[in-house]
Amino acid sequence: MLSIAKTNNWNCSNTLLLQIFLRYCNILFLLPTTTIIHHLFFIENISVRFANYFRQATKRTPKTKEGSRKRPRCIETQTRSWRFFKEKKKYDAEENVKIICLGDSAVGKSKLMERFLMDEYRPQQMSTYALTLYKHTTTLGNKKVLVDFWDTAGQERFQSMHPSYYHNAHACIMVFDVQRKITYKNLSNWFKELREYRPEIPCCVVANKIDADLKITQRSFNFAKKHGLPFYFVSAADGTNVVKMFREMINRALEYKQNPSDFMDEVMQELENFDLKKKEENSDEDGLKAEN
Ligand SMILES: Nc1nc2c(ncn2[C@@H]2O[C@H](COP(=O)(O)OP(=O)(O)OP(=O)(O)O)[C@@H](O)[C@H]2O)c(=O)[nH]1
Repeated sequence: MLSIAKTNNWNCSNTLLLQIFLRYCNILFLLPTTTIIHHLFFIENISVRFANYFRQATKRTPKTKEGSRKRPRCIETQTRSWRFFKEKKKYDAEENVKIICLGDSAVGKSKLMERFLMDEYRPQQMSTYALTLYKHTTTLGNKKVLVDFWDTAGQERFQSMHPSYYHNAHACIMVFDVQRKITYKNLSNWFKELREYRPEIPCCVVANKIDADLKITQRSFNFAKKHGLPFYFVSAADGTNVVKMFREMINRALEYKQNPSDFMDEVMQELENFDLKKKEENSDEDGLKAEN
């Protein structure tokens, strides 16, 4: 291995990559299918970055006219963090988090987002048939944060979501309708699926439509207590607790992103910081060149 490294760096990095990949595949055989899909996203993301990293490290740097060595440019692929980086720049944000919403159909997920983002509520509307992604910028402390709110594509009717919905989420809002008992019962299925893909991210339980029956707020719902989750009584119709709940979840999502407790998230965060540093260095250099 060492001799290969001396003679050919590129081959060495390829062999190393292959070894890591094969070890990873060995582990994959022991996991349930749902976790495997999640891991495949991880492999795709991480392999592209490793390849870019090694390519950049081993590439001979061409000389400029002045004779100095030009910094090699990394061949960028449309990975998630690159998109995050571009969006962060576009929205002039320092951080980017993803928050997903779970719950049965018609519990009011879209209406809650509508209320928070536009302070608006239109009672009659078609069910969500396409995936809706809302972009929202906010300031926490003195940091500008870009929040991606993901709303379902009506897929929840099948009592399950596509793995990509959970991918890289930093927090989850689980909603049920206080007028429909079954939506409360189904929370346990949603929670189980969430934990299969995102074992550690912050999550909360939201009891929506309390405007229809205010007495319901005197009842206790044990699901949240049982799993140690924050619980909110809300109403998208009159706005009760909506802003409070969303603000707290954005805070928790950001906290989680900065201090992830899941190993894979830690790696992703490291890689994102690495990408970010590199791009900042590059833009500094470009700035200096332009000044000269
Ligand atoms: N009374 C009352 N009705 C609400 C409230 N929030 C939502 N609704 C009604 O519940 C219905 C479903 O709301 P949506 O926001 O579309 O529910 P959803 O969970 O996004 O449903 P899908 O689009 O199928 O995923 C709509 O007719 C809303 O008007 C609320 O706070 N109070």
